[in-house]
Amino acid sequence: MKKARIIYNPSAGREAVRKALPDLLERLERAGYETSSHATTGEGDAQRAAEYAVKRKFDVVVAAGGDGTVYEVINGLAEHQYRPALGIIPGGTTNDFARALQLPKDMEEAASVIAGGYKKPLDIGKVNQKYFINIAGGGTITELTYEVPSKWKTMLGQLAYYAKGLEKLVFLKPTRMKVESKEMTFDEEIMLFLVANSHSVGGLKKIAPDADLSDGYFDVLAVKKTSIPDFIKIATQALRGEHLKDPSVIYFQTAELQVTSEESVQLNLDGELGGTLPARFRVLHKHLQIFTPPDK
Ligand SMILES: Nc1ncnc2c1ncn2[C@@H]1O[C@H](COP(=O)(O)OP(=O)(O)OP(=O)(O)O)[C@@H](O)[C@H]1O
Repeated sequence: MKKARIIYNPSAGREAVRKALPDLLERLERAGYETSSHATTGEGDAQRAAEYAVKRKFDVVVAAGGDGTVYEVINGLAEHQYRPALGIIPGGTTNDFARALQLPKDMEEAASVIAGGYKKPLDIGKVNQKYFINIAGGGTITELTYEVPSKWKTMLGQLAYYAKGLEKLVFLKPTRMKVESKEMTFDEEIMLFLVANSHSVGGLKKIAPDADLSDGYFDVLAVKKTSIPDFIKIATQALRGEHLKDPSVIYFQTAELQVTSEESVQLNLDGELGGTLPARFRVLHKHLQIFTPPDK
C-alpha cells in the first residue's frame, strides 16, 4: 500500500487545515493510501517532518497550510536523491503557489486532486543552500511578507499583506544590486527584484507573465529606481500584466544568475526570510513530482 503523510500547520488560515484534517485523511484513504499526519509546532518543523518522510520512503508528502509550509516542505525534500511526490492543500492566508498550480481553493477538492493521481515534474529554484518554488525577491518592498504580524493575518486575512505593503511603500528606497547572467548583466539601483519560477505572487497574477513551472528557466524582473508615484503606476500596470513595456522594468529569462550588493539585502524566498545577498540562483529542472489538476 502506498504511504501518504500530511504535514500540516495547525495554526494556518485561522486553524482551517486543523479542522479539515479528518476529511483530508479520509479522502486519501479512499484513494488507497495508508495515511498519517504531522502537526507542525513552529518554524523549521515542516522541513524536519519532510526530511523524516524522505528517510521513511513515503510515496507522497502533502504540505497543508500556507506558502510558508510549502516552502519548508520543499526545503526538506529537495536535496535528497529519493523525493516523495508532493501534494499541496491550500490552507494559508495567501496560498500563492497553490494558485499558480490552479488548485481548487477548497481543501477537500485539493485533496481530490492528489487522490486523482495526476502529477507533473516541475522546476524549483536553488539559491545558496536553500530552495524555493514560487518566487524569490529582494528590495525593501519584498520584506513585507515576513514582517506582517500573525495577529494582523488572523484579524484581516489577505488584507494584512496589503496594509503592510502600503506601510512599506511610504519608506520604499532603492538598493544597488549587480545582476550577472549569460543573458543579461546590469548594475543598477533597484526598487524591486524578483526571480520568478511561477507567474503569480500576492494579488499580482501576471507579475512574471511568461514564467512557466517546467520550462527550465527563471523569469527575472527588476524595477529600476523610480519615484514612488511611478512605482505605484508600475504596480497598477502589473495587475493587468502590462508593466513590462515600462522603461524602468527589466525582464529576461535565465537558468542561472549571480546577484551581489554592497548593501545588506535580505532575500525573500516564497514569502519567507531566506538569507542575504550575495546569492547564486539556479533552476533545478523538473526536480519535484507535484500533483496538479489534469491538463485541459
Ligand atoms: N503550530 C504552530 N504554531 C504557530 N506557528 C506555526 C506552527 N507551525 C508552523 N508555524 C509557523 O507558520 C509559518 C507558516 O505559516 P503558513 O504559511 O503555513 O500559514 P499562513 O501564515 O497562514 O499563510 P501564508 O503564508 O499563506 O500567509 C511557518 O513559517 C512556521 O514558522
